[in-house]
Amino acid sequence: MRELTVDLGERSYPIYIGEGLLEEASVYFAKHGISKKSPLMIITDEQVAGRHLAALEKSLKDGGFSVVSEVVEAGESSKSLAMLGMLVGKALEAGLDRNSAIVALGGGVVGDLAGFVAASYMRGVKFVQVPTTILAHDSSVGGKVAVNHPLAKNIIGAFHQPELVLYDLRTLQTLPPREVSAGLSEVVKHGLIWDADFVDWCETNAEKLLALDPDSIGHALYKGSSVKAAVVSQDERENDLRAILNLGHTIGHALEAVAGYGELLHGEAISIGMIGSAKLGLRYGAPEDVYTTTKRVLSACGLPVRLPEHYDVDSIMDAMMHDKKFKEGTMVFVVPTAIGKVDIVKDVPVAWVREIVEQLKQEAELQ
Ligand SMILES: O=C(O)C(=O)C[C@@H](O)[C@H](O)[C@H](O)COP(=O)(O)O
Repeated sequence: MRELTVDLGERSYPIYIGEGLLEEASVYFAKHGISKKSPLMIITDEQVAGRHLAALEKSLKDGGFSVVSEVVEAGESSKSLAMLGMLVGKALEAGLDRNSAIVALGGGVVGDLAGFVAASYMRGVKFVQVPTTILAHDSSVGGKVAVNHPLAKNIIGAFHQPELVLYDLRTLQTLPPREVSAGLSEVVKHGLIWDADFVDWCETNAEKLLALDPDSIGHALYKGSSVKAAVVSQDERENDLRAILNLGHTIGHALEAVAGYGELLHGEAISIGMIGSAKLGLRYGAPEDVYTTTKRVLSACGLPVRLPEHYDVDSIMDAMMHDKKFKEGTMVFVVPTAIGKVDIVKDVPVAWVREIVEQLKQEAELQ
């Protein structure tokens, strides 16, 4: 078992990464102060519920916890204010009180949604992340929780840190191939912003990662989570450094919003966004190999590196203006300067961004 700490003073918490942790959940929950006297609510989606809910419920009930579970539709469309209202109603009906905890069992969508329920229910209750996807090594750490608005992704949210992150690697073995690739997008991102050797390792081991080789996946998640924990520990509220975690997300979030959430998986949109950022890097003087390496490693992980043809450039540009990274009338982008290094660039000319989005689309048309 591997263990990491997100170091945030009195709000520090552990990330446990290992095999068979679902079955031992009650031990970890008790160790980290989750109440057995107040009911807790597991929020999961219909796909994850069929595979892993029974094991988590059994461990917790056998350990003396009072458990209610709510199952939402799988996919980004569940990250909505309507769903938040529905879950708050269920929590009230089930008698959750201020000592209760909300538990996210699933990927990024469930983690963000359940986390926002935890942040807002009775002005905030405890929260536990039990990630079941590769992508969630990113979203389960750092306390960003949110739901979407039709005009912009993650625009209604909060910072609400979990008490612990319990990552059972066995849950990953049932992931469909497309989800595996999408998850690797955020793994590669952690290398691109912080650790050139890790990018190299990802490329060399891409086949093993896609085949869910347990050792390779365990290593990738440990390295990715370490980067995430280090960044969040230094800048919890995204005053400066934490913004680097947004590499690829300015274009990526716009693509998700334009597609109506769900057509592109989050990791796929971020992959295309990271190619866009690498193209922007060239304009700010990054060497050509930053772009070519980025493209190679993402392709090796089975990720898209071009914009699907039917996407409308005007709509993408409009969506970018609603993003949190559009500040004081200008665009802010995370721009790679070398492999493993990025800058946060303000005042990026909108015309450059438009040209890059057009190029991403033309490359798809030329295929
Ligand atoms: O944790 C962060 O900070 C990140 O930016 C990680 C991103 O990968 C993640 O998708 C995040 O939810 C995006 O944050 P947002 O503030 O742009 O909504």
